This record gives sequence, C-alpha cells and structure tokens, in this order.
Amino acid sequence: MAPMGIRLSPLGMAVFCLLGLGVLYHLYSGFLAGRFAFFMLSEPAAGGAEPPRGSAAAVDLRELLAVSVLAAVRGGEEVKRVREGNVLNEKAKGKTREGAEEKLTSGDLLSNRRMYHLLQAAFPGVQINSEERVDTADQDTVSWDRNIPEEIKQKIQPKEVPAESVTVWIDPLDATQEYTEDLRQYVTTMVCVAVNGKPVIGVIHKPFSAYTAWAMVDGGSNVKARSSYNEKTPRIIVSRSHAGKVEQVARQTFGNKTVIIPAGGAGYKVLALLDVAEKNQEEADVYIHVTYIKKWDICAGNAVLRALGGHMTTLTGEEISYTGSDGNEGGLIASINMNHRALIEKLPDLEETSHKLD
Ligand SMILES: Nc1ncnc2c1ncn2[C@@H]1O[C@H](COP(=O)(O)O)[C@@H](OP(=O)(O)O)[C@H]1O
Ligand SMILES: [Mg+2]
Repeated sequence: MAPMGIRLSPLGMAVFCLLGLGVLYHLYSGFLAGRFAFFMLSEPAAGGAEPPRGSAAAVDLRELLAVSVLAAVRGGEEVKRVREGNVLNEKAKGKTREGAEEKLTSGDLLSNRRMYHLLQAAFPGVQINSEERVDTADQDTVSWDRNIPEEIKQKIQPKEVPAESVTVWIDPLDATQEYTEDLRQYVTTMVCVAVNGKPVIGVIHKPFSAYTAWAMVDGGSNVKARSSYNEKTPRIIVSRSHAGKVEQVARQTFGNKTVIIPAGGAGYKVLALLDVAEKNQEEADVYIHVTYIKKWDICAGNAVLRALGGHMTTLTGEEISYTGSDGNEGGLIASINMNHRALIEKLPDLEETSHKLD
C-alpha cells in the first residue's frame, strides 16, 4: 500500500524500474568488461609472470637438447656456406703449446656467432663457454621457435635442473685445420651440456653430410654403439694435426702391428667409435689423444659416449670435469663396449714414455 497522499502511477513505476535496471546493467557490464579486459591483458603477463624459461632457477634439459641440435645445425650452415664460397679469411690466432699454428676462419666466427646467440637468447640464465670470442653487441637474428623435434619428444622426457648447475660448451667448427685443407669429412659443429661438471647432453653435427648425432645421459639418443669392437688388436684413431707422441704410445700399448688411423677433429673421432651410417665416416675401436686439448673439443663426444655406456677419461682414467678452466691436461682415451679400465692399465706411464721418446 502506498503512503498516504502519494499515488504511484504504474507507468512511473515501470519507467523507474527500467531506469534502475539500466543503471545496474551499466555498472555491472562495465565491471564485467573491466574484468574481461584485465583477464585478456593479464593472459600474456601471466605467462610472462612465470619466469621466462631458461632464465629462471630451472632449465629443462629436453629443451636445452632441442636448442643444442638446432644451434649445431644452424652453425653448420655457416661453416658450409663459407667453405663453398671459398672465402675463408684464414688467419692464425696463436700457437698450441707444441707450436702448431691455431687457425681461425670466417667459418669459425660466423658459426660461433649463430650458435652462441641462439643458445644465449633461449637460455639467458645459463653459462655458455665458446671456443671463439663473442661480440655481445653483435646480435644474430635466428631465434628458437620453441619447437621440440618429434624424435626428441618421443625419446626424451622433460627434466628440470637448476640453471646455475649448467655449463654449455660450444665448438663452432671442430677440425679447423682440416677445414682449411678442404678435408670436409672431418668437420663438425658441437654443443655439449654439462650439469655440475658432468657431460650430460652431446650433439655432434657434420655440416657437409647433414648428419647429426645427439644423446642425453639417462635420456635417449639417435645414435648407438656398434655391435662389436676389436678389444685384442684395436684400431686406434688419433689426431693427424696435433698427434704428439700418440703413435708411439699406441704401438707401445697394443703392439707394432696396431692399425693407427690419423684423422681430424675430436667430434669425428668419437663418431668413429659408433654405429654411424654415413659414407664419409671411418670406424675405429679406441680414440687416444696425448696432447693438451680444450673442453669444447671433447665435451660433446664425452656426453654421447657416456649416454651410450662408453667412457672418455684422461689417460690415467680420471673423469674430466666440464666446469671452470677450459683446458684438459691429462690427454684422453675413449672407448665403448670395452673394458675401459683394462685399456688404461695397458697404457704406458706417459711421463716415462715421453722421457724415453725424447
Ligand atoms: N695440443 C693442442 N692444443 C690446443 N688444441 C688442440 C690440441 N690438440 C688438439 N686440439 C684441438 O682439438 C680439436 C681436435 O684436434 P685434432 O683434429 O688434432 O684431433 C681441434 O679443435 P679445433 O679444430 O676446434 O680448433 C684442435 O685444435
Ligand atoms: Mg674444436
């Protein structure tokens, strides 16, 4: 009932109600629109609010493997392009301890730039050690499209590790000496991922035959060991341009009739121990190196061998740690599906050998 003296007109009531509804609708739709806009805007931010992958406390090793394969392939394209263009701009960057000239070409530098920037942009929180100097101002346009190749997805599970435990080693052009001699079969590009100094992911790519081997320890691989190895009279693969006394060491260990295969590149020599269906690849049973060598030269091969159950150690059988300094002093011996310990015990004392052979 209406209060006394006031008559409510039904029409007025209807108009009043409609106005009220309008006001409510306006307020509420504005609120909803605001919420909707916030939701839309905050969607990428929410993704971004999670720390960008690779820069935060954790990195996924499967992603790191995918980028490492891409980096090795992209770097390899530069290596091939420069070689085919025949303008290497070859120069000497120094000498090894043994006095051999260390060469540097445009192939090394352009591959390095590509590989480094690709890995660095994808994983900004990770330590990357590269054979060549990197100009950080010198950006490269290739970025990772976040695609993980189907084969890697099928074989490898995601696995996060703290970013600060990771060291990536890049060799943008292994066998530079042979590259300058146009011995293309020896040339590789390599990426290695070490976790707490242990080599865990290895990628070895042959740019001139578009062959890529990758493996992850406790993960999987696209390459395997051969079905048999000659343990009694192994064929030994050694350096052709930084040999030192390796031939004498090999003959002293395995006899004068031992077959010694001189070859370029540490990546190539590790592949020689595996089942690599590639026509420009020789096969061997053991890889021995006696001179100083850098960690970017051997880390990827070490990871691949370890993933497949093989070994790469110093000549006295110590594991090589892939953190800190970039040099490996103790030489190396690599084998797979063999008694590695027995091989080491057979080796002569290197100090003694070098006195005897001087
Ligand atoms: N005594 C030494 N000092 C420095 N680097 C060496 C070395 N012996 C081998 N290396 C490097 O290890 C890689 C494999 O060597 P080799 O082909 O002789 O087996 C080459 O890398 P790069 O070609 O990447 O420079 C080579 O330069
Ligand atoms: Mg190298």
